[in-house]
This record gives sequence, structure tokens and C-alpha cells, in this order.
Amino acid sequence: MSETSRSQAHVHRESPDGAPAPVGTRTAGVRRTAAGVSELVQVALPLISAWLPTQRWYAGKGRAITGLHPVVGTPLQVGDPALLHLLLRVEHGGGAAAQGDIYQLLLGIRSQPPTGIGPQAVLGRLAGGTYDGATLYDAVHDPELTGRLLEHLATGDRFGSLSFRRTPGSGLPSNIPGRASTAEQSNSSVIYDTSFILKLFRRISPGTNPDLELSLALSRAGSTRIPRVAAWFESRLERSEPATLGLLQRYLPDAEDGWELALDQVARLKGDPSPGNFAIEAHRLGRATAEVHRVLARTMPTARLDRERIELLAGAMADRLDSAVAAVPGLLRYRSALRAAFQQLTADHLDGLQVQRIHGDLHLGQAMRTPQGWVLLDFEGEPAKPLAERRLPQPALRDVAAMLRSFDYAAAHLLAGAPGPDPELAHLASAWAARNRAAYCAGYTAGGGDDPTASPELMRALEIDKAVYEVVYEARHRPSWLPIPLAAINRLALTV
Ligand SMILES: Nc1ncnc2c1ncn2[C@@H]1O[C@H](COP(=O)(O)OP(=O)(O)O)[C@@H](O)[C@H]1O
Ligand SMILES: O=P(O)(O)O[C@H]1O[C@H](CO)[C@@H](O[C@H]2O[C@H](CO)[C@@H](O)[C@H](O)[C@H]2O)[C@H](O)[C@H]1O
Repeated sequence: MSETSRSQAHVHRESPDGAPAPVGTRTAGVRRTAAGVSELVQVALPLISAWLPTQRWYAGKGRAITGLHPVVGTPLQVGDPALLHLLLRVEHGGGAAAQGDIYQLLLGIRSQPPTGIGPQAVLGRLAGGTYDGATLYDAVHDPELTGRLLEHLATGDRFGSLSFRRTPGSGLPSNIPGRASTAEQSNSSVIYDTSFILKLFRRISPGTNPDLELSLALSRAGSTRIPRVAAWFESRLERSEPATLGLLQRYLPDAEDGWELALDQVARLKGDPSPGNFAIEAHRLGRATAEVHRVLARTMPTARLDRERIELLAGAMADRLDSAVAAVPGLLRYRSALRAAFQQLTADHLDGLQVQRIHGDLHLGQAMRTPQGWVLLDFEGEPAKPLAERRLPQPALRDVAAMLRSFDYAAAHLLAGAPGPDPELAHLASAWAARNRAAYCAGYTAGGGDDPTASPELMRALEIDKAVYEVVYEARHRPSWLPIPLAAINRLALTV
């Protein structure tokens, strides 16, 4: 726990937007000694190692844990309840081949478990140390303790290497208890009232998370296509650059999830001759995507790809396909057709193709319809890719291709739920997908984006690349959904 000793008693104030402020000191109730934190962590580790693999966001499922190493432990509150912020390296494998992931844990400790907390959130009873007999639990589910976190964000506190930073004019209240979000997600979120939502990133990499980086760039440019960034917090990990740990944004209380809206429409296709016109929404969503791309191209680095870099782009797609074939052998029979589609990129006079920062994992579930129009969420990129790769500029049409896949998913999801083959339903579903895909592309072009229909080879390669990612994602997380991207691969392999 190398950093722990510096995390006590000294609370540094940050001025708005993270500009350095004169360092002050106050105790803020954080008085536990470094030895106290070490002792607490040691007592907690057996409970943590049993609980971690049961969490949805834990990436090491199925691999034995060979080591648990605290990286930074910061007591944010002592007493009853106590709050411990912990960054923990989890190792798999032994010797030189050991691999590790760092996770963020927010641990609550109370003599009695908080009322209403579910069993999934309880790690167990501590045996030994200062808190002997107290309950250790996931503090994301404790409104009082998550309220404390909002206070730190509002005041811009600093504890050792843990810095809370707020954006100017964010008007952050304190004294609001937080409630854990129940949304299906890769991280954990806490909602404050109807005003703010704090995402706590669970798997932590050194460096700025693209979700913060891009949301901040869009917020600063005044874009209304994302929920405005109000604050964030970060920490140094060992000797590397600060890692983003949490992102506080405006909450959209009246928003409807694009995926739910699409499923609702698709479900009413049969038997309802006029089940609403989602294509109008798809068109608007295309415009919103183009708007976001335009701001990102204006405010963040862009580049043009020469022939050599187009070959690298195609080569990376082929490499991802090969790894996917190794993981899901059912892909093998499509390999040569799909490789030929990637190869086509180098023959397609794409030299000079512009690349820029993009969303990176766009789908209907990341789009929220609000009374003011579509808003995009979660600019983290594909969670399976290393952070450095997710931050690379890409063709903007990669996001468009990803969203096209999502229309296909919504239609295929309906068919997957049907009791048996239903040719009429299959026809209706595929017409729904085609109509909405076309409307989305038209909206994207009308919004100032490059016309996707003018680059069919590029779009085909990008769609294949996404579907290959989805095959691996579904095989790993939702095997019963695997037929959805596999059907798309089958179709895309046949299209020339
Ligand atoms: N600003 C917001 N306003 C309302 N709901 C939100 C907001 N941000 C996220 N959500 C809800 O939380 C869900 C998960 O958010 P997301 O950023 O995708 O998390 P993760 O990266 O953990 O998957 C979203 O699908 C949405 O339902
Ligand atoms: O939302 P996340 O950032 O966690 O993204 C991952 O999970 C998505 C599913 O929740 C997954 O998206 C795939 O399934 C969607 C339907 O559930 C579909 O609309 C998308 O088109 C499809 O890619 C996403 O790929 C994954 O990274």
C-alpha cells in the first residue's frame, strides 16, 4: 500500500476545473493511520476475493485469482459507518506470465448492515482488527456514503493521490443521498435525486478514460448531445498518469432508452399495420450522431490515412478476425470471404480517408431520447479493447456501422423470441431494419456527416469488424444471443 501513508489527514482543495489551488490542510474526520488502513485491508481481503468473481463487472471470471495487491487505499470516512476507497490489483496466473487488472472498490463498514441492502452487495463480516465483527459491503448501495462522495466532488477535495475535480459553474449541491442505479451496465452508477448521475468505473487503466475525455470536450464545446459533465475524480496508480475513477454528469430524468424504444416498435410489427414510425427517430438519431462527430472533429485531433495506414487498418481487422476465429470456431468457414472484404479496403482508393475521435461503441442502448432530442451516452469505447487503442482516431463511419448493427440486433431479437420459424415475421423484421438503417444514414448525411452510402466497401468492412467483435462478446457474455451476430456474419460474407 505504497500510497496509503500519504492519504491521511491532509485534504487539498482543488479550484473549479482542476486548476491547482493553494494547498490547505484539514482533517475532515480522516484520521486513520496508514497502519490502520493496512490492517483493515488485510482483514477485508478474504471477503473481497470471494465476492469479486460474483460481480457483473469483474473481468476475470473463470480464471483463478493468484494474488490480490492493494494499490491505493484511502479512508474517506472513519467511524460507524466508515468508507474505504480501494484500488486493488487482481492477478491471474503465476510467475512472469502473471496478468493483472486493477479494480475500484468503494467499501462501507457498519456495525449493523444498512437497511434494505441486498445480499449481492454484502461481502461479509470482518474477522479481526479495529472493525472486528462489522459488516463489509459495497458502499454504492449506501445512500449516506454515496452522498459523502458527492460532497467531495462538490468541494473539489483531495486525499493523497485521490483528486475530486469539478467543472466551472456546475452548481453541485451536497447533502443529497445517492441511490444505486439498477440499469444493466459494465460499471456501477449512483443517481442523485433527479439531477446527477455518478459512474464509478470498475476496471481501471492508467490514463484518462475516453468517456471523460470526450464528454468533457463535447461539454466544453456546448454540445447538448451528451449529458453535461459536472465533475470527476481520479487517482495516480503507482507511477503512471492519473486514472479516471468516476464521472458525474447531469441526469436525464425524462429520457427513454433507444434500445427499449426500438424493441417496443419491433414487438408491435405483427398485427399492427401502423406500429408508429421509428424511422423518423432513426433519422433524428443519425443527425445527432453527425453533430457529435462534427464537434469532435473540430475540438480533437484528426488525421488523414495514407495508403500504408489504410493497409494497417485492414490488417488490424484481419487480426481481430483471426483471434475471434480462435475463440469461436464457428467463424472459420467465413474467414476467407471476410478477409477479402477487408482486403478490398486497400484497393478502394480510400487514400486520404479522415480519421477522428469517435464514440467507439455506439448502439441503441447508448442513445437516450429526451424531450430535447437524442443524447448519446458512454463514450468509453469497446470495453474489451485496451485503453490506448480506444483513444486512437478512427473513421467516423465506424460509429455509423455500429449503429446499423444495432437496428439489425433489434429486429433479430424479435425473431429469436418467436416460438418457431415465422416467414412473415422475418420479412417484417428485416424490412423494419432496412427502413431504419436507411433513415439513420440519411439523417447522418443531412446532419453534415459523410454519406455512408457513398462508401459501400468501407461500410461493409466496418460492419463486419463490428459483427466479429459482437460474436466474441456474445460468446463470452450472452451465449444465447450468439446467433444474432453470426447471422449477420453469414449475410455480410455473402454480400459482395
Ligand atoms: N445521464 C444519464 N441520465 C439518465 N440515465 C442515464 C444517464 N447515464 C446513464 N444512464 C443510464 O445508465 C445506463 C448505463 O450507463 P452507461 O454509461 O452505458 O454505463 P456503463 O458504461 O457502465 O455500461 C444507461 O443505459 C442509462 O439507462
Ligand atoms: O453497453 P456496453 O458499453 O457495455 O457495450 C457492450 O454491451 C452491449 C450490450 O449491452 C453490446 O451491444 C450489442 O448488443 C446490443 C443489444 O443489447 C446491440 O444493440 C448492439 O448493436 C450490439 O453490439 C456492445 O457491443 C458491448 O460492447
